[in-house]
Amino acid sequence: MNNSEKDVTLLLNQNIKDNVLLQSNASNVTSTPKQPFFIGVAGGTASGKTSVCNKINNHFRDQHVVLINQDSFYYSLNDNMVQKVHEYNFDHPDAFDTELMLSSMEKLKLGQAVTIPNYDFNRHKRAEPGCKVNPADIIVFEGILVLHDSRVRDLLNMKIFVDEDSDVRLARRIQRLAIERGRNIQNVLDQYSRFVKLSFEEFVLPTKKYADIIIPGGGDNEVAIDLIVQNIRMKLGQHDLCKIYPNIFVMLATFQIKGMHTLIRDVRTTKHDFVFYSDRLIRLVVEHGLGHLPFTEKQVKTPTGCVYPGVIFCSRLCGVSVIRSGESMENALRACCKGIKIGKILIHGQGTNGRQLIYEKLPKDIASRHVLLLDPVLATGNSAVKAISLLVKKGVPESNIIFLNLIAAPQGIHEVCKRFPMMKLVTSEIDASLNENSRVIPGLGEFGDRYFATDDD
Ligand SMILES: O=P(O)(O)OC[C@H]1O[C@H](OP(=O)(O)OP(=O)(O)O)[C@H](O)[C@@H]1O
Ligand SMILES: O=c1cc[nH]c(=O)[nH]1
Repeated sequence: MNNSEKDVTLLLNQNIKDNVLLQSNASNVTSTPKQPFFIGVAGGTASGKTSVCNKINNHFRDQHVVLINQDSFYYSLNDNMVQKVHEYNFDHPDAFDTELMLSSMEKLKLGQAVTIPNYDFNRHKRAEPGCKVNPADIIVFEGILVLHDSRVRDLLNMKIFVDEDSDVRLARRIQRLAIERGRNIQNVLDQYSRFVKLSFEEFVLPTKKYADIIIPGGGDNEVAIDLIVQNIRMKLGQHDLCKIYPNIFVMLATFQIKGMHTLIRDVRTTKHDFVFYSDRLIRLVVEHGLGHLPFTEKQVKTPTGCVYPGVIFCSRLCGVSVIRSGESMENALRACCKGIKIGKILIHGQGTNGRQLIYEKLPKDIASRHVLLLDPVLATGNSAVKAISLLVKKGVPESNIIFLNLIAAPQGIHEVCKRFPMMKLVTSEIDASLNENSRVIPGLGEFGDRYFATDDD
């Protein structure tokens, strides 16, 4: 195959360039990187693989997506081979440096950046420099033989085979190469019958059986694309702890949310900005948490005389803030729930076992209300356990408690979610761990001191 017909499709998503730059500037990142979701998209020549990848990419504008084309891993041809390029089978598995692709995938899985070859389709050789790729939320590997090697398959979270009638594929190939790119039509047909068709039957088609999803009709199959996108969204939203505890709800990490986290976690952020961006994030957490309240159906008549089939949420609510940091969440709750009663709990003490309940002021009828417990940081879980235990002691059914929180450490999640499996924990991010002083890492420091400007600086 004359490779000049192919586009270099590595890194189609503009977002990734930013990702590369941002991450290469970051140092001393202590959190365990989240594993990227790997998708393999295989199928014969001109089957519609690229349009499937682009459609998936378009649905995830709010996530880091990288598209990597298997063609980037073509071996360079030596000068002798270049002379006889028409004799070369670019559709054979041996044409690809699968070992390099595999090691790149393994590094990306471990959260490491890699350099992908920059294959020059005119010279049939790798060009320098290569292309740096950082781990992303979703990495799509596209290529005719992406499902061929079992080791590559084992690394893929989702395997897709794009299926298209062979006459349609040949017609598209002629259109693409001979009509659009001016190649000699006889050469296109010779190459097709000599290499492309045979390799498809011998190597590409047999990989269809490994696919989780077979898409007939390629990128035009909107139903299939929608189902794939829904499945990926569900998987992406799931931290490993969510698989253990069904009572954790982590907000989907859109760029907006990541941007707010970036600001409030940055040690250089001013007090004013810390409050501004914490407030924005808190408002989102509160809105998200309210979505977990029970509702009943309600039909209303609109000014056009039509009936709107809607819902109304349970109105017997109250908030309970854990003094002091939890008080930062009260305004957002008041803004969302007009006239809501808010109780307070003060828990004091340091470390793992010194937390004591000092003060409480709760609505008298709290036992008959749904309670939104407010505390932006869940670290060891000692404060939360004290607060939830008090609510339960006051007669609040555990299932009526929704704990709203900005960042949660795994240690606190285990402590709270194991002990109170019916309570719901809504958080915007799960952090990596705790340090020796029981501070969340990477964390955001002392939330209360930064929010209420009581730190030393
Ligand atoms: O999970 P834990 O290990 O119990 O830690 C979490 C607690 O720490 C923070 O409060 P802090 O004690 O810093 O007090 P403050 O809100 O008055 O600043 C936070 O608001 C929680 O209440
Ligand atoms: O890291 C932590 C832990 C507890 N409370 C905070 O405000 N930050």
